[in-house]
Amino acid sequence: MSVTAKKAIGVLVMSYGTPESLDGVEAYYTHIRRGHPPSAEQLEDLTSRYQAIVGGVFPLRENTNGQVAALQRTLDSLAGEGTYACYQGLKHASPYIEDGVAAMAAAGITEAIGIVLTPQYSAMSVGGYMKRAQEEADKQGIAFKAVQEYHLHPQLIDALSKRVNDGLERLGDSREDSLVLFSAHSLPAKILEMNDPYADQLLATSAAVAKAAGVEKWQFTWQSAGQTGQPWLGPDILETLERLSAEGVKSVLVTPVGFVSDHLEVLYDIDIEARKFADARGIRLERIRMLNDDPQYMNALADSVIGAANGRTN
Ligand SMILES: CC1=C(CCC(=O)O)c2cc3nc(cc4[nH]c(cc5[nH]c(cc1n2)c(C)c5CCC(=O)O)c(CCC(=O)O)c4C)C(CCC(=O)O)=C3C
Ligand SMILES: [Fe+2]
Repeated sequence: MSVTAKKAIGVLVMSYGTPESLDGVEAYYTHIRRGHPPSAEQLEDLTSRYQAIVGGVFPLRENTNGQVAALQRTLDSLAGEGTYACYQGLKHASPYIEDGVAAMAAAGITEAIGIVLTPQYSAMSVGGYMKRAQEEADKQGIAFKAVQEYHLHPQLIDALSKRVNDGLERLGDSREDSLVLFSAHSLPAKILEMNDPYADQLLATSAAVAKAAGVEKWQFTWQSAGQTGQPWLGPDILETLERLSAEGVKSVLVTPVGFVSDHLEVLYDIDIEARKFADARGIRLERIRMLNDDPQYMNALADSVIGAANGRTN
């Protein structure tokens, strides 16, 4: 190794994580529940949802792997090979966030940027990822900076608006008749008391995508709320579809703006559950194609990482 070789800046690419196999669902669910094992009924419910979408591989694992590899290639081409080195860190599965940071330290990395594979900031989502990454970076002596959000990055908005146009074409409606239903993962309603930017950022992404796609009729709804006994943000997508059906709406394009990958919340909660609910009410439901390793999305991530490395915080 040459003493003059430039040290790479580490990029910790963080995502929710998914089980390795159906046998791993219990351990995964227990981790999400902060060490409390789910009841037999809860485990059966989650396992059966995975069974409905998993054909051997868990789609989120494949897609996160693909996104990390594609981001590495994008950073190589924008900044030159060897400038950035991407590592994966998952919230609820191996390799965990701490494993990713430790792997960087083992490779001699002393400076790192963290970015999460979701565009909007919430203290309960991105904030939680970053706290764990920062703590491990402190332990490992790595100088760490976070990309907090990229919910209005022009490349993200453009990529999503192209998918909205695509989806509207599939629906075959006139632009005036189509209703675009933006959606995102609900959170416990207590975030409203914390002045959390999550809901505002989701609405800002939705409005920017609608504008870029020339869509006038759009609404925002929550989806995938948990069953915790506490109130979660609503209305839920099923309640929204019920109301739209009463209003005579015949077709909707569901556009998840807080998710960037095909996974359970998209392939089950929208494609199976919400679609069945819509079908029963005479509403035709389509969904945009998810971003996965879309080149424009990769550019939005790479540009945000390079910006943070150069001192920009979002
Ligand atoms: C904000 C947010 C995002 C988006 C931002 C981000 O991506 O980070 C997200 C994404 C995801 N959530 C996922 C899966 C699950 N989330 C659960 C539970 C929870 N989610 C929460 C929040 C979020 N979740 C919260 C507050 C809970 C309650 C427990 C807790 O306080 O943490 C449960 C438990 C059972 C259930 O409630 O269904 C599961 C199985 C998967 C992976 C799917 C796959 O494997 O394909 C993904 C991408
Ligand atoms: Fe979740």
